[in-house]
Amino acid sequence: MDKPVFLETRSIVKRFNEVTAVNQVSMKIYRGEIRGLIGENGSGKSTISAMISGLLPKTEGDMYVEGQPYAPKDPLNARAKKIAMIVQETGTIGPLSIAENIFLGDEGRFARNGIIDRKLMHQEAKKSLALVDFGEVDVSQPALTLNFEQRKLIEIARALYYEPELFIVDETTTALSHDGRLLIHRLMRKLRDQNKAVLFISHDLPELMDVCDALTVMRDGDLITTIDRSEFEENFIKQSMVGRVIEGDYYRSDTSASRGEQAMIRVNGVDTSLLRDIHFELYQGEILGIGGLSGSGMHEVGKVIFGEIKPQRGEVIVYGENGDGTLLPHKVKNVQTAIANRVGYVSKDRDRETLIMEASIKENLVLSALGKLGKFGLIPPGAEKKFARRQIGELNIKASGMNQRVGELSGGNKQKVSFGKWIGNDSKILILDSPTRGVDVGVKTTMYQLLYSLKQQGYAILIISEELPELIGMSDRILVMKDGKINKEFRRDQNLNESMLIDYMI
Ligand SMILES: Nc1ncnc2c1ncn2[C@@H]1O[C@H](COP(=O)(O)OP(=O)(O)OP(=O)(O)O)[C@@H](O)[C@H]1O
Repeated sequence: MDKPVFLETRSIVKRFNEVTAVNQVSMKIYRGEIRGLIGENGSGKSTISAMISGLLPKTEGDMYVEGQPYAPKDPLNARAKKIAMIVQETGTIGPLSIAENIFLGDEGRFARNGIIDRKLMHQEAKKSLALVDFGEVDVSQPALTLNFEQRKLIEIARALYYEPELFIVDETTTALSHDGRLLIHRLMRKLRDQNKAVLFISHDLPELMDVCDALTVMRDGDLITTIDRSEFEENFIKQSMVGRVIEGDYYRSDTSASRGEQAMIRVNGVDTSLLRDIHFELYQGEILGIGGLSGSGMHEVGKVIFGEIKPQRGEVIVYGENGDGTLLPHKVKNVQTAIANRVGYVSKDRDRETLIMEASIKENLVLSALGKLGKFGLIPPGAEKKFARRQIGELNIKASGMNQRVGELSGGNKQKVSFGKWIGNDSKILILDSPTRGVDVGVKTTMYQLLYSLKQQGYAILIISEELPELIGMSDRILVMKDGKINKEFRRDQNLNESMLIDYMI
């Protein structure tokens, strides 16, 4: 390749105590290319990018930017070398204003005689938001008033404002709606065409193959190979990732809808600030999918069922088991009533809502299963460990052990913990918002198989997802939402395809 090298790593290593997350990786990232980075959960992708972007110090090895030694102490240092990264989890600080978030750590640029010129800061914030087509917004309002996707856009705007020469996108597109993804693709291509370098981490192989000029494959901390666009071949890339041939079907293979007679959830005429007159039932043994664009309200539906958002009108009824095995209706008043009636909820924003980062994998897994493990308030010794060990094995959670802090896990492995937390306890109703976000192909297959077997055991499962193939592949019925309402209902046996759904989303 005759393009100039922008960044080079030579035998770079990162160890966390006994775990070698990145092992002797030497790679070159060129100007004028979008380089993809792919590998199973925990293969070291985020760790490499964290070293390049100054978030983590390296253990061994060297890095060079345009041939000069490069050892960033922190992200501001990396930014001074024109390297910026946007990460998988949200990197905005809720109580700070949008403008303050954009210029975090660099407010000094607006200081006039020791006082921050807010007007100028707000003007520049608007300029930066225009780079990501944000639309009209009051930049003095706190970031916590924004939704997940908008907060992601703030981070992207922040990175682009400083005109990076190397732009690193770590597993961000899976958190975005269809439009948000296309926007990032456009931004990456624009930077590439301006002869800048882009490093793009994703689990979405078709997306990587579409956008990238070359793909570097990681496995267990090792760089396995770098494949040029002209040699992209899906099966070969998958094989290099997992080190074996991947076979078998991804989704369930039956084409007819099925479910039990008993409704487990009834949503009766719910209105919230976003939702309008939502009515539906979720039945025993049913997988119900909800799809829509961001802003359609689909994520809010999950929160209402789980009791996190109180409807302004209408109610959610859940059928919880009475001591003798019969089912009785209960109104969901808050999260406690939802959990007491065996509703489990995997949130899209797992760091904020689902997991305790400071607690261990075992503690997180066991938390919602305490009722199941304990008898008369006592938990037999060993039961917690046994339970945690089983979940870790079943979901193939990559960690140094069950006592490792969840905050230290790779993104996909965090998602496995939040999934494992609910399926392992007695929840018979699962509300899963974007359940496979950031999860690699191997685990996706396991999760889909698991969901299908839970359905067959009579679990009632609601999947809220931006991924249409996932909805079509797994659901008995699909509700398509638009502007806070249910716009259309489809059944599995209607021979569904993506464009049929999209027609009712836009
Ligand atoms: N702060 C930390 N302390 C201990 N171990 C860590 C820490 N950060 C990462 N690891 C470990 O390093 C390994 C590589 O993690 P990394 O986040 O780089 O993986 P990844 O390829 O980005 O995964 P994913 O696709 O799930 O995001 C994992 O085994 C992870 O548990």
